[in-house]
Amino acid sequence: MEQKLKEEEKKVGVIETWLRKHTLLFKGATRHPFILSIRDGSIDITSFKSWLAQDYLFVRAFVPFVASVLIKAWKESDESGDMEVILGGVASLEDEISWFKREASKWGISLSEVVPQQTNKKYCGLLESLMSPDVEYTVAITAFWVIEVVYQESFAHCIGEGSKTPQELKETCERWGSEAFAKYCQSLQNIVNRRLQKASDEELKKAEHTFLNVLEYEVDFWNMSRGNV
Ligand SMILES: Cc1ncc(CN)c(N)n1
Repeated sequence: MEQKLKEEEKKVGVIETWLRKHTLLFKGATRHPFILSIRDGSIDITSFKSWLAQDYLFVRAFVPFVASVLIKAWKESDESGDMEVILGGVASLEDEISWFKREASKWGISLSEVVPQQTNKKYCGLLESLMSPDVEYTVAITAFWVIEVVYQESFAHCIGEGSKTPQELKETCERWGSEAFAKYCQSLQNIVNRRLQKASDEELKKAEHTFLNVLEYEVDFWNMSRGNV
């Protein structure tokens, strides 16, 4: 039976299997009330501003994490193309940080005065723990992919058919909901699926645990932005 399941996983890809197994949690992270309120236009702008300020701090912590994944790819990857995909991610983060600064000034937020909330600190702590050289490339790239795909799936929903997203939030949604960002997430997903296919049972277990951990932290991050810490 166990063997049969493994064969099935090989055909559809491990990620597809996880997404089927953990649909509820994945939906919780990508169809959170915060996102649904952007899509239906009922968003409380205080929540949006809180998210923006906290996410700026998160992204600053995300940069060294992505750099650590790049180092792991250089040391451990079986495919040289992985480095280019990750390097593209590092490069786009410079633009993302500039965007946060512009957007914050538009909303009258002084980023230098933003204090990280406990939930944000915990999530940044998870990123830091994943930067350890003891964490395998396969596990780290899995975390990287799921962190990106949650935003891609969430914000794409806000610009999808029938959305009533307020005009002033559309640029935010386009940043992560665009076709280009979806393609980049797909490249990451291809790397993850390839790595998981070759992974040991222990590595697979660790990667699945990290996948679930990230989803839980993403739900907490949305909750925090709505003031439900
Ligand atoms: C909390 C969070 N998760 C994901 C992303 C997308 N890089 C983000 N900016 N912030």
